[in-house]
Amino acid sequence: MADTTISVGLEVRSANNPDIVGDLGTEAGYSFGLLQLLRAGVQEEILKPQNMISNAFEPANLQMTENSWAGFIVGEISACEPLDSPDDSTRQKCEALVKQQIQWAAHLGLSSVIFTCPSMDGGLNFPRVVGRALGMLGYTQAWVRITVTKRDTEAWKKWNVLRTLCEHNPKLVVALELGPELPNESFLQQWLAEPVRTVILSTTSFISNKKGFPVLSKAHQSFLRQLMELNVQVVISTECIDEKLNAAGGIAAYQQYIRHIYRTRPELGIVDQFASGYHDYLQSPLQPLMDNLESATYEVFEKDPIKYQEYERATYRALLDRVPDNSDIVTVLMVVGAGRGPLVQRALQAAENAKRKVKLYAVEKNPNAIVTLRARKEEEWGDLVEVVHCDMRYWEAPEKCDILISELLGSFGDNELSPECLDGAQRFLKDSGISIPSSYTAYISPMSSTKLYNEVSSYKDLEHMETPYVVKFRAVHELAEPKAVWRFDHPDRKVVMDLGSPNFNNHNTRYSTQRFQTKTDSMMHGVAGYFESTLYKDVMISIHPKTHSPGMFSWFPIFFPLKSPLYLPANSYVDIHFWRLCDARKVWYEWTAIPVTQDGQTKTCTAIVGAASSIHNIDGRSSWIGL
Ligand SMILES: C[S@@+](CC[C@H](N)C(=O)[O-])C[C@H]1O[C@@H](n2cnc3c(N)ncnc32)[C@H](O)[C@@H]1O
Repeated sequence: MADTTISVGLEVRSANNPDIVGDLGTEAGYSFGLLQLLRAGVQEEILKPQNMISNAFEPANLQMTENSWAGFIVGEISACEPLDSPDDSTRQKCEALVKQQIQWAAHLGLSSVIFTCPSMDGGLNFPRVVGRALGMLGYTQAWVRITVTKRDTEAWKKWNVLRTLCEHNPKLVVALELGPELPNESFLQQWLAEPVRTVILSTTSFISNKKGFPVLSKAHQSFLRQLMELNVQVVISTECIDEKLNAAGGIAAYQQYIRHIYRTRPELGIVDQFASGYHDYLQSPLQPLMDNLESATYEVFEKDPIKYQEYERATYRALLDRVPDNSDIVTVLMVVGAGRGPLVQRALQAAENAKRKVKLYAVEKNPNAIVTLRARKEEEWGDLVEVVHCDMRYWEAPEKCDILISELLGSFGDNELSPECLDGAQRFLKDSGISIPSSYTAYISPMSSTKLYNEVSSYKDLEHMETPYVVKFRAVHELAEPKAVWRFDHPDRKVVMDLGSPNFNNHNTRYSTQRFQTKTDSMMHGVAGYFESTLYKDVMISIHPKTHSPGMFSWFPIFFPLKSPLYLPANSYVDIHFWRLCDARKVWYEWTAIPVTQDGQTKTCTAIVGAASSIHNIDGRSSWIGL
C-alpha cells in the first residue's frame, strides 16, 4: 500500500483560544485543528437590536488575532443558521458577519474555512452568501459541514441545492459529519461521488471496546474505509477535553484508532495496484487505427495477466473443435493487428498444447511494431510465422485462414474500430472459419461524479464536454446497473463492402435507447461505458462491473460527460439515447439523457423533454475516431 498516513484533525467545540486546540492537538498527535473565528457569544451580542455590526471585529471578539496558528487552523464561520432569518436586521447583520469572517480568514492565510449548512427551509440566502464568499476566498477552500444521520435522509439534497446554486464551484467541498447512527447504504453510497474532503466524527459517535478504548461500529468502519479511498482527512470533534471524555487513552486514542483503520485497509487487488495514480484521471481513448502506438503502450498491454491467457484458451478450444486428434491438417491462423506479437506467441502455445499443426500470419500496419515482429520471427518463431506489414482492410492474402484472431477492442468494445477493421479482414476468413472474438457488446449506465464533471468542465469549452474519456473510476456513483446498447458479431457474412460508396460503413451505425430507474435522489453527470466480449463459445473477457474478468486491467471504463448535470429524483427514470454514427472518414458517438416521469396510477411514462440534456457531439463536431 503506497500511502500509509492520513491527516487527522481535532475540533474542541468549547475552546476559546487557538493555543488550546494547537497545543493540545499537536501534543496528542493531531495534524490540524478546527476553531470558531468568533468567540462564543459574540454573534448573539451583535444580533441585539442596539448593537452595531461594526463592533464585531474588536480583537476581544476574535479567537485568532494574529496568524501564528494559521497553518494549523481551519476557521469555522459563525452566523450561518440565521442567514435565512425572516427578520431583515438579523439577516443583514449575519451576512455582514460572515463577510467579515471570510475576509479575516483570507487575510490570515487559512487554508480552509468551514460553514455549517443550515436547514435552508426558510430560504436560499445561505447559498447566495456562500457563493459570494467563494469569490472572495482566493486560495482558501470552503468546506461545508453536512451531517448524515439515520433519521435525516435529506442531507444530500441540501448539499445538492447548495452546490447547484453555487454553480458547481470546485472550491466548495464537503465536510461530512457521521452521526452515531448511519442511514441505509443507498443514502451513504451517493456521497462517494461527491467532493468529500473531510469526515467529521464526534467522540459521541464512538463506542468503547472491552479495554475502554474508543472504536467505531462496523457500519461506520466500513463507510469510513470507502471514504478513505477518496483521500479524505478525518476530524475528531469533542465538546471539551477533560475527564468527561471517558475513553482510555484520552483524546490521542481517537486519532490513533483512525490511523489504525487507515493502515489496516484491505490490500489492493491487482487491478487497483496497476491503476494506482490513475483513479479519476481522464485519458483520451487510444486510436490504434489512425495513430501508431508507442512501444511503452504495447508494454503496458502485455503486462495484463488475464487477457492473453483467455485468448490462448479461446484459440486452444477453437483448434480442438476444428481439427480431430492425430490429424495432419495444417490450420491457418491469422493474427490481425499483431502489435509486438503477444497473441502470436499465445496462438502458437495453444497449438502446441492442443497438439495441432498450424501456420500463422501476423498482420500489422504499425511499421515500428513490425520491426519487433520480424526480430521475433528470426529469433523465436522461424518458418511457422509469416510477418505481413499491411492494413488488414486492404491486404490481399495469399490464402484463406481457419481462425482469425484480433484484439482491436476499446473500453466501449467497438470504439477502436474493430468492426470496420474486421469487415476488411473477414474477406480472408474461410466460409466455415472462426473469428476470435466472435462478438462484443457495449453497455451503458447513468453515473454521478462531481470530481469527473469538474475535471472536464475545468477546460471551459464545448469540445471537452462532448468527448469520451477512459477513466479508472473511483469518486463515482453508478445510478443504476449497466444495460446493453448494441453488439457486433464476427464474421458478419451479410456485409457487402462497397468501398467506393460514401455510405460503405452504414451497416456499422447503431442507435439504442435504454431506460434506467434511479434508487436515490441524484445528480447525473454522465454515462459510464463498458464492454463484454465473447472470444469463443464460453470464453469471455469483460469490464462490465458485474462480470469483470478478475485481475484483467487492460481496459478502464469509458466516461461520456453531460454538459449540464441532470437532477434525478429518487425512483424516477431517465432515458439515455446513444448513437454510433459514421461517414467515409470517421466514426463518432452522440448521446443525450432525458428524465422521464411516471404517472403513479396509470404507470404511463412521459419524457420531460424540457429537462433533457442536449444531444452531445452532433455530427462528431467535438470527438471522433479516424478511419
Ligand atoms: C490494441 S492493439 C493489440 C496489439 C496486440 N495484438 C496485443 O494484444 O497486445 C491493436 C493493434 O492493431 C493494429 N491495427 C489496428 N488497425 C489495424 C489495421 N487496420 N490493420 C493492421 N493492424 C491494425 C495496431 O497498430 C495495434 O498494433
